[in-house]
Amino acid sequence: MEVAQKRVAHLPWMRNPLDIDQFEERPLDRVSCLDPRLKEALRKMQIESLFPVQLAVWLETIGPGGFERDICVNSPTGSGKTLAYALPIVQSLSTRKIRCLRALVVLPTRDLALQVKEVFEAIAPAVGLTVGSAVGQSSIADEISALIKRPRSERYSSLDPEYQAQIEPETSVDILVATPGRLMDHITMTKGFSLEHLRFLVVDETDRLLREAYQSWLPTVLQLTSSTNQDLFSRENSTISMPRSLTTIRRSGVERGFKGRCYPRLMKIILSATLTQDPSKLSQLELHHPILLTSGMKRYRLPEKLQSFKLICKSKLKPLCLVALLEELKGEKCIVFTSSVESTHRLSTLLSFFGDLPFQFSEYSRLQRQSVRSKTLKAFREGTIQVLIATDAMTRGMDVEGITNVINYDMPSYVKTYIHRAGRTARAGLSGSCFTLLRKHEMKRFDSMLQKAENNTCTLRTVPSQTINGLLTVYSNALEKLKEKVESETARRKYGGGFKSTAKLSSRKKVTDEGE
Ligand SMILES: Nc1ncnc2c1ncn2[C@@H]1O[C@H](COP(=O)(O)OP(=O)(O)OP(=O)(O)O)[C@@H](O)[C@H]1O
Repeated sequence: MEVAQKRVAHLPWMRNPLDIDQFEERPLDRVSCLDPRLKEALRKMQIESLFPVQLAVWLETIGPGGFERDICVNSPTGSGKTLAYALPIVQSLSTRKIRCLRALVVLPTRDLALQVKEVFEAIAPAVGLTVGSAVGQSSIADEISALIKRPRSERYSSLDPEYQAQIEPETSVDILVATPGRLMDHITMTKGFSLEHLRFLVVDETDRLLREAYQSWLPTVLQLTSSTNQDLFSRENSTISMPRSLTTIRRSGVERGFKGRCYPRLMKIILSATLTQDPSKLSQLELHHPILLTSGMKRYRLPEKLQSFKLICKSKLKPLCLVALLEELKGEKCIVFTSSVESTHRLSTLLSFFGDLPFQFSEYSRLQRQSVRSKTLKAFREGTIQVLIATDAMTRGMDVEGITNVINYDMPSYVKTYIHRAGRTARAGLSGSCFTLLRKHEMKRFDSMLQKAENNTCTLRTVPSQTINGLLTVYSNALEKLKEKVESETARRKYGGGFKSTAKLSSRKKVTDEGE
């Protein structure tokens, strides 16, 4: 039996983490200090108890930990990380009297941000809080009118009307869920958008968000929320060029001092199923006495009830192996991951020429417009589409009820990608299967990649050769039609068609499509 090796983290505070596994699921009635209104809201969501990661974070925030330290969570996909931060934030803000932006949650993609917003929306109104989003789903003007309001005039009725006219608009939501790009748009351009009162910053899918600068959103947010004179001084000498309009000084009243400091500290929660341990990346977050909450001895862990399978097939026969496997899965909800937007488009186009397949499928990648993607995702959630052919845009965080299978049509290049892809199934303690189609030469690399994760057993699986043989004629016709289609898309592009085709993308480098 393999003994799990504990990899020593570089950062001292990461070497003695709090083990999430020591906690057990706890019924809501036994969760100390939980606001009864939130308990009721959770029950409406069919939630009767807190998962271990949720209880662990609760104890470090609302419980004895009292939000004294910044929190870093590394726990498996589907373990309930969203509610782990949403619940303590909402409970902490529930006593606030004045509406202003106090919690900011940043996520790498729009669909993910909207999903997280839904979780907040299910609990925050119960304690009178409002939730907004800055994700670019609607026009910037619509977003501004949903986020920014003029203060109610009766609050200032005793003031001179001339002075009243000068009162700045202010943020009208307590909690904002945002993608970095749109967040920066509001920070730089939206009058009245202020982070002055921010108390909580959540960086979900941290390793993904730290991988790119995204217009320097993180240093900008940290500077705008820093509170000491020292910070103001260093802002002047900063290498980040701040827009002239960004002169907000964090000057909110004393809410909760920290070790003698009169300004409220910005509390940070960072999370991922594959949290980075890279000191240079983590240092960007300027964490305050961080505590690491993690499950398992290895850095990466697959969900307990996930079964992994590998299918060995020749390159040429991969589409047939896929169809045979999908036929065996009999219309169960399934995501098929490819390595790029081009492969996703090509594979779904090819399958569309197979004729009558016993499942409905659709393409999902950033090759499509957001409106098309949202429609596809809705159909997939509702079950009118059972198979989604997707890029890694679907890899992180997406939570779709009833996905029982994930298929890696193209082997992922990194164990992190495997973890996130496989994690679209076997969520919230349910079972699920992850199949990976491999060519012979990929087997060794795949096996050693899986060794990096706990619960990594992978069983060899086959599909009946008579199914494959029975599909050969249809396949060769479909390949012919695919060729014609690619040619026509190339021509359309050449003569100015607006459609983003595979042909257009083929002239560029391969687009792997993770994050926006
Ligand atoms: N206490 C709970 N009881 C029952 N279901 C829960 C509970 N908490 C969360 N869930 C459900 O578990 C699923 C996974 O939760 P969530 O999306 O927060 O996982 P995650 O850890 O963020 O996963 P990922 O790493 O993939 O983003 C969701 O469908 C959510 O509704």
